[in-house]
Amino acid sequence: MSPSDSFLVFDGPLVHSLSRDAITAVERAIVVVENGKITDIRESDTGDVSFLNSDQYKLKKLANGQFLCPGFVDLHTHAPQFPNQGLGMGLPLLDWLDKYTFPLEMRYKDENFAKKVYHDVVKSTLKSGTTTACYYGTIHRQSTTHLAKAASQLGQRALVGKVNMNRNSPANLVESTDSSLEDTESFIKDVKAFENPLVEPVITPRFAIACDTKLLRELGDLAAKYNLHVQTHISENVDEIAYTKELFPDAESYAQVYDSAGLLTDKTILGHGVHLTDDEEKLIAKRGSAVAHCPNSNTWLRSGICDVRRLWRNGVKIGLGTDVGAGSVASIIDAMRSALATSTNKSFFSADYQPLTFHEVFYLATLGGAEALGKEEFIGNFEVGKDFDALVVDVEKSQDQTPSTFTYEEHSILERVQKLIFCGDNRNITDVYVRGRLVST
Ligand SMILES: O=c1[nH]c(=O)c2nc[nH]c2[nH]1
Ligand SMILES: [Zn+2]
Repeated sequence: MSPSDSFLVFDGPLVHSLSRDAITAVERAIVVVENGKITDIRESDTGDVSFLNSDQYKLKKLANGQFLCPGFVDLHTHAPQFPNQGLGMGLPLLDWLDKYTFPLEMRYKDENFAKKVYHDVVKSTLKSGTTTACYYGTIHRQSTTHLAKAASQLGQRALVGKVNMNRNSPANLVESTDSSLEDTESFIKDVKAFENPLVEPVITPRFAIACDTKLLRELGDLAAKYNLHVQTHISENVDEIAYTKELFPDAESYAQVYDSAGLLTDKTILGHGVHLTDDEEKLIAKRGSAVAHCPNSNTWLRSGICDVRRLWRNGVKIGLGTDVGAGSVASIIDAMRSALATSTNKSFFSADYQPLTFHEVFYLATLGGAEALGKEEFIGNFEVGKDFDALVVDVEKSQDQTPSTFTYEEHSILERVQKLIFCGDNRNITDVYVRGRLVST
């Protein structure tokens, strides 16, 4: 029998979060992966693998300077908007949607266009180290099924949502309530028919402005019926909040609009949450819902600075989102860096505000994202029994020289992590594994 891809043994340094406050680094570890799952991890000075009762494994010895890192979780991104990356930055949300986003999203009526873009999107997010992605599609059922198919075929762990919009949207991008619901249920069945446990449908009302009360309620029912995750936007921009209040005059708050519809559950991911009140954050925490912090997008659409520490104080689970195309970069490395930059900028204006640390943003990018999705039993760090969703990171000898590879002397593992976060990019990601399968090199 030849060594098998279903039995891998990694020998090298690793980093991961066991808690929010500190990255744990292991100088040299042996990680055993069988059928996609971690079955053993031990520290080792010598790389001795004689404890294995077989020689049918493939040994992956990391090169000098490389380290293993858990795969990144992108809690919020819009696959159809990738062709618009970098466009319209500086416009406020509602103008940006009208001018750039809605016209592009209309094009996804064309399945062939969708197929092409979505294949490239999944390739690109995998190359960026995103092993788990929460994707918004468009209102188009078949095209969004192509997105789920691309993730399934290319091996990404993905939550994929057909977007719902039944009002306050342009003529070519609006559905009737009935067709929105019928298409959503068909989409759920289409994705379930793949029988790929890594790819799930997710209920995706765009935001309260684009969905009326009846649609929101029925979507809440569908989420309950199929036990699905929910994703939507909340309190991103002050004009959006004012308009939402006008549309739902009886609701106590924006969060209450979703809560009354049964859409705030322990499987809900709320994008942004920049301007939430304490009461809303407490309600979100009580329901077990999570916030996707999207700092790049919040800067470029000038939405505001999300106070991550306040969300944590109020007990809300948080992870990171790239939010392409309001976010300009589809990389969670960039999201970590943006989270550090925005919280540092915030600290200039409030003396007692402690900026986030690189340890904390690394947690947000990995274990925090996993916890936000309720998937910490399976992913987020390297523990026996979890799936092997992992990156081989190289800040010493990546093929293209990046700022992070200007290393003319030895650096500790935690210094290498800092190089990755503060000046790295996808050129520093050598290999990407999802459940033990090599999905990008
Ligand atoms: O950043 C955002 N991107 C979007 O596409 C969107 N739709 C509603 N609210 C939104 N915010
Ligand atoms: Zn978004």
